[in-house]
Formats: sequence, structure tokens, C-alpha cells
Amino acid sequence: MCRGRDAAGGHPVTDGEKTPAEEHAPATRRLHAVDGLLGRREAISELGDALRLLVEYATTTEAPTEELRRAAERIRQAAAPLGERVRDREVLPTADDLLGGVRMYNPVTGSGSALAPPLHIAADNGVAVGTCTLGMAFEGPPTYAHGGVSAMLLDQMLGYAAGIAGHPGMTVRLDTTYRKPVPLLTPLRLTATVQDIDGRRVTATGQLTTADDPDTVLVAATGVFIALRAEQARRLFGRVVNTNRPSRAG
Ligand SMILES: CCCCCCCCCCCC(=O)SCCNC(=O)CCNC(=O)[C@H](O)C(C)(C)COP(=O)(O)OP(=O)(O)OC[C@H]1O[C@@H](n2cnc3c(N)ncnc32)[C@H](O)[C@@H]1OP(=O)(O)O
Repeated sequence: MCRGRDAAGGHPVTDGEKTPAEEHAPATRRLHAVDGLLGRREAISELGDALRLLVEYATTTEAPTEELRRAAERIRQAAAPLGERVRDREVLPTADDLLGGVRMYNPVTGSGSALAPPLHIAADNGVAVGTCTLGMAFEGPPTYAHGGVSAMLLDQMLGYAAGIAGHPGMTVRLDTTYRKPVPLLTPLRLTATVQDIDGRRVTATGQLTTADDPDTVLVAATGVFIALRAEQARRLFGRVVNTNRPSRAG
């Protein structure tokens, strides 16, 4: 899924010994390194898929109580080796490419996140178009999505629309109008566009429908995004370190 984008925007990590071919061929070395990065991203996505399956089963299972206890123990055991090497809060994941838009663990779009549906977004002539299917883990009212989940999806959509319009910013306001309940286990379609740009303030609107009935709006949203001043960006994100780049952000 993220192969093409990764190839275009990925930044190599070098994590193995150099082969003789790598010593003498920079292009080959780059290829190997990118391949290593792609392989890591694929593994992260595979783990994310497994975690999402686990979350879905864990929130719908009616297995016997003892089976739940056994599963909890096995899951703790599986998690332990992952916990032996964790990154600091201010260090970006090595598989990410912040400027290239690759965020493997984004809680809305990240294929590595157990929390993400995940939502897939692409730009289509200046319009952000998103697709996802919400599992039972996102249930709010019985058989329908939690309203906060719809707001989360639309926040991401509106932010993406601001980004592709060349005016990325942080959400300062999000208004959601819930017109009809959002069904679970049903392919959804989301769209968003920028309506207004006024200095640092960008206003975007969006909507959420089912894929089968894109004319019936289930949830509509308007968001206001503020572009950060350089000083604000430094204050908020200046300590974040990107170990996947030749020079460190500071
Ligand atoms: C392809 C790419 C993919 C990219 C895809 C990325 C998608 C990401 C989507 C998720 C985004 C998030 O979750 S972001 C996380 C949630 N948001 C946050 O945590 C933001 C918290 N807020 C802040 O830290 C602050 O508000 C800042 C730094 C954003 C702005 O502070 P500030 O610079 O002091 O702002 P301030 O001077 O008060 O206001 C600046 C201007 O905005 C206006 N303004 C301020 N608040 C509002 C408001 N609620 N509604 C209307 N307008 C407002 C002011 O009137 C002013 O207009 P004027 O007087 O100049 O006319």
C-alpha cells in the first residue's frame, strides 16, 4: 500500500553490514537501504494488521472467560520483546518520513497503528478523498460508529485538504454535524476541500458518506487550521529528533 509513496519519499536507514557491492556502488547501496526501509514498513503494516485483527476479535469475542485470561497472558508475552527497544517520545520512528508525509503510527491513517481504521487518503484535483471501513471496535451507539471517531476521521481529512492546498496547519476549531448514524462494517467515503484562506487561517469543509450512497451525507464538518509561525514551530516541535535523516532536526 505505501510502497510507491515510500519509494518516492522514503529516506534510507542503514542497519546492516556493507557487502562488497555496496562498498563500490552507491546506487546499489541506496537500493539496499531503501529496500530495508520498505521491508521495515511492510513489517510494521503486517504487525498493525495483526493488532487490528486482535482488537476487533477482542472487542467482539464471546469466548469463555478462561480463554480471555489465557489470551491476555499470551499477548503480554508477545508484547514483551517489542517493549525491550522503544523510542523516546521526542524521537521520530525510524520508518517515518515526516516531510514526505509517511507517519506509520498515525492513529487515523497509520497502517502500523492498532487504533487506526486505517483511513486511506488521496488527492484528486485538489479534493481530499478518503476511504475506510470501521470495525466493531469503533462502536458507539449499538451497531453504529462513535461520534468522536467520525470527528477524528474528518479532522484528518480537513487537515489533509489544507496540506494539499499548500497551507498545512494545526486544527484550532472543528465543527461536526451528525445527520445520520454511521454504519459499522460498511465501506465509507470521505471528502474535504479548502474553502477559504485568510492569512494564517485556513477553513476547510468535508463530509462522510457510505461508499454506496455518496449523495447522502451522514456527517459534515468544518475546520479551521492555523499555520504555525516559525517561532511556534520551533517551540512546539524543535526538540523532535529525526534519526532517519542525515542531519538531525534541532
Ligand atoms: C499533504 C499533507 C498532509 C497533512 C495531513 C495532516 C492532517 C492533520 C490533521 C490533524 C491536526 C491535528 O490534530 S492538530 C492537533 C490539535 N490542535 C492543536 O493542538 C492546536 C492547539 N492550538 C495552538 O497550539 C495554538 O492555537 C496555535 C499555535 C495553533 C495558534 O496559536 P496563535 O498563533 O497564538 O493563534 P492566534 O494568534 O490566537 O490566532 C491566529 C489567528 O487564528 C485565528 N483563530 C484562532 N483560533 C481560532 C478559532 N478557534 N476559530 C477561528 N479562528 C481562530 C485568530 O483569530 C487569528 O486570526 P487573525 O487575528 O490573524 O486574523
